[in-house]
Amino acid sequence: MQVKALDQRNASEAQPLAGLAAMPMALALVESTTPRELRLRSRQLLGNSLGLAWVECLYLDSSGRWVGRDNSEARFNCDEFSHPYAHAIRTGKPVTLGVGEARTRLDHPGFQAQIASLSGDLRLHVRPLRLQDSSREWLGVLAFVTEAATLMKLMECSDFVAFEALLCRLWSRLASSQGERQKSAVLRDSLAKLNDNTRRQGLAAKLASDLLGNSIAMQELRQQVIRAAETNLAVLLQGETGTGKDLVARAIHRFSARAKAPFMAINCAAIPESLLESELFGHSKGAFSGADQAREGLIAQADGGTLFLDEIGDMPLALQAKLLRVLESGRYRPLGSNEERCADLRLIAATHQPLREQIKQQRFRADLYYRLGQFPLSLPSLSARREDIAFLAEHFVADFCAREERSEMGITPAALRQLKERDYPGNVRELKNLIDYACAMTPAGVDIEALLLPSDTASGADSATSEASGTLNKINDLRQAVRDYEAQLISQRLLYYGGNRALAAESLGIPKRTLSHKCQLLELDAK
Ligand SMILES: Nc1ncnc2c1ncn2[C@@H]1O[C@H](COP(=O)(O)OP(=O)(O)OP(=O)(O)O)[C@@H](O)[C@H]1O
Repeated sequence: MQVKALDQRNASEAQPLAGLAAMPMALALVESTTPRELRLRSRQLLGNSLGLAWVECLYLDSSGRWVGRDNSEARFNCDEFSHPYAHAIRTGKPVTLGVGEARTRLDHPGFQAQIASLSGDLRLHVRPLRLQDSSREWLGVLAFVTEAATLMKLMECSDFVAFEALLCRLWSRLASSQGERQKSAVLRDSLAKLNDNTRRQGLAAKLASDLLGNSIAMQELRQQVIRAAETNLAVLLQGETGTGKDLVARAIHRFSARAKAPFMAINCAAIPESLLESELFGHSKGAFSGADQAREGLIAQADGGTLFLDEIGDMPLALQAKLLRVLESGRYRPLGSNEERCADLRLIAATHQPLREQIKQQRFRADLYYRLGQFPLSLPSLSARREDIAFLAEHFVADFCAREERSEMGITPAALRQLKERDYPGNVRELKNLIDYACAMTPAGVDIEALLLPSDTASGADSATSEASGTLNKINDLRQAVRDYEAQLISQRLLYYGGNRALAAESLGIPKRTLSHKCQLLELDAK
């Protein structure tokens, strides 16, 4: 479809096979895989074969408010009639005018820049390109500049009409399949996200039977555990004693891809410094006196699985450097060995100490701290989630009964109130021990009484003093206050002596008979 070919139109009608010259162009268009590629090819084909002075194929954006150029930021607002594209799109008809006229009549700076270098004698022709099967929906515009004679011939050329029809048809199809593809990609994406979220929620629900608590803090912690389990990152667990760091470490392993491989744990504070290195790295035969056998360390034993280093803050500095090397290079050397070994493990470390403080005091390596904390997890103290106390207490009571094969027992409202109000420096561990003790002290078939719960002794002298002075300020009935104090003291002493009244009485310096009498008066032995 060259200009020359247009001149030879009549001749080609006499030779029908000459029309086949348009076939390579059609083929080139058909091979486009995106609307953008199709536009670029159309421009190139038209420009080359017709020798046009300038040609553009612009697209109408999905809002229908502007037309844009590929490979350019330029946008032409269709509500401004300062360029010919708006005229073509808004009227749905081709626009033809001289380049010189366009220079004076249309003042859109972007459009003026497009035609700036063209001769004023040439003709500008802009055609709206219609979406297939639609009367008033537009894909964009085809615009070109050529001589008036060429333009006239082109308008009468059936190959050009066929070219435009093919361009519109292919563009419509590609746009709709691209839209479909985009839609299905978005759908696939959101389905995957939905599946992921559902799967994670399912796992978090499973975890809730081990890592108990319905508070927001615990729900968030369970979500984070599942997220951590999905990765291979080193995890640093920070939390007060008894908050469940060990439980969390095991859960991360159990829910991870390494679940079938070993979970090895060591408490760095519980092993003498001299032994810790060989425990971790292993040793060869004769590595030190007494090493009559080569021994695998925990790093080797945890191969493919997880190594849990509890109380990492107590690890000696020299060993910290060696551990860092394992983490950075995946290699280590057992004590007394010349051979390096490969380590394939996920490391989980835990501490109740503020490691940043330790770093300041140069007792912990900053580089190791950052390497360990690829996935930091903070465990909430029990006092930060008091709403979980009743649920935990009831769970531990049921647990005790099942373990000890005792009939079911409950907790009286007064005891529950006491449990909710007291302090737990030992966190969940303290609550669990407290419940175990109270269960053991409560006769079968009876609910746990408030006075059977040991009082809040571990909260420290300072808080005890301030609490005591707070309580003293509230006293407005001396007799009742003395009665309460006496009842508390006796029940505590009874608890201490496992319910043995003789020992409790002796420790308080009163006869056993007097104690029994007081118990009756104070209703301590009602059950
Ligand atoms: N969220 C929880 N749900 C159920 N039990 C818990 C929870 N948190 C802690 N526990 C229980 O409390 C006790 C202490 O937990 P764990 O040993 O995991 O705490 P820790 O933070 O590792 O303590 P430490 O720092 O003293 O080693 C365990 O019996 C554990 O089962």
